[in-house]
Amino acid sequence: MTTQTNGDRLLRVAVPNKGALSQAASEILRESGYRQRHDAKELRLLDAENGVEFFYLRPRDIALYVGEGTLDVGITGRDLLLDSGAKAEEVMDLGFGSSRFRFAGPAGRFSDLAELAGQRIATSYVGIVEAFLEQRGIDATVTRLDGAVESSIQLGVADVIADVVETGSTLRAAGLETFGDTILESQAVLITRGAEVPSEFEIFRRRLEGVLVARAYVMMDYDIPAAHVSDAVALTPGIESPTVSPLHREGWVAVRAMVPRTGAQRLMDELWEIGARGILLTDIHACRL
Ligand SMILES: Nc1ncnc2c1ncn2[C@@H]1O[C@H](COP(=O)(O)OP(=O)(O)OP(=O)(O)O)[C@@H](O)[C@H]1O
Ligand SMILES: O=P(O)(O)OC[C@H]1O[C@H](OP(=O)(O)OP(=O)(O)O)[C@H](O)[C@@H]1O
Ligand SMILES: [Mg+2]
Repeated sequence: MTTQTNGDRLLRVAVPNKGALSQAASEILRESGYRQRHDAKELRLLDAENGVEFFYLRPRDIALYVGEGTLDVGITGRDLLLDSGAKAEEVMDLGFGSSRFRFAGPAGRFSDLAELAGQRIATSYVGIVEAFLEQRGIDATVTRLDGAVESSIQLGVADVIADVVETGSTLRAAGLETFGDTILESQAVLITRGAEVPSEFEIFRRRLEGVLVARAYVMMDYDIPAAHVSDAVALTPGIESPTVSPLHREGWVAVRAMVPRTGAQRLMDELWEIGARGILLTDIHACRL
């Protein structure tokens, strides 16, 4: 990735205006210190203080704007990016909007993807499905639908669907079940055009990364007899290295380290077992590593 300096130009960022990714996208931007719209009808918002202009667009269109170079950065789904065929590149996973892209049919009817041959497949993701069929050398008819794809089988326009599955409840309610391997694991991603990324992007990227790390880690503080500090530090190695400070109480030290949020309670139990006391967990709101 090369960077380009354009003086003090605004970074132009595309954000989903509605749908499954919209709220979480605005949330991560707000946590990163950017202004976000208060009215869902606003399609554009200038955050002059931070040098960013936000454009609220349909998630499906975002890769196209970024790929064309009209906008510098976008938040969209990996599945939508691949489906679009746009010349945009993933820069970072954003940790929300997770889904799987699966084929599904009437419960018990299909078991293998080879059975797709000759079937009528309905989907909103024609790009992904056609690429998949071509790669496997399967000949089938693909029909594009805008949404509520699950109804297409019962309504007689398709034999199989290919769609986003999150909890699976929409499929179950329609009497359908997935078959074959998962075609794609998707989540919200940050995208750019790859080449010619403006230099202003680096600060934007670092801010979002700081929020993701702050969400995934907590700060752990504890006191421990100096004799056990190496065992304790092996349990809480931190990201760079833990801070070990002397305590007024002789023979004891204080340790401070970032630890993954998941498993932090178990870690507290283990530290207690080896003699740590005064073990505290605190949230991190933002960071730069
Ligand atoms: N439960 C979910 N339903 C739909 N999309 C989801 C879900 N969970 C995550 N996603 C992701 O959200 C993106 C699709 O967004 P969205 O649902 O807004 O698009 P759409 O279905 O084309 O629009 P809309 O439903 O508003 O007509 C995809 O990247 C998809 O993987
Ligand atoms: O596995 P689940 O948790 O049930 O979620 C997946 C469903 O949600 C989405 O539909 P959406 O609500 O976006 O409606 P749409 O089909 O009209 O886009 C997607 O297209 C599936 O239908
Ligand atoms: Mg949808």
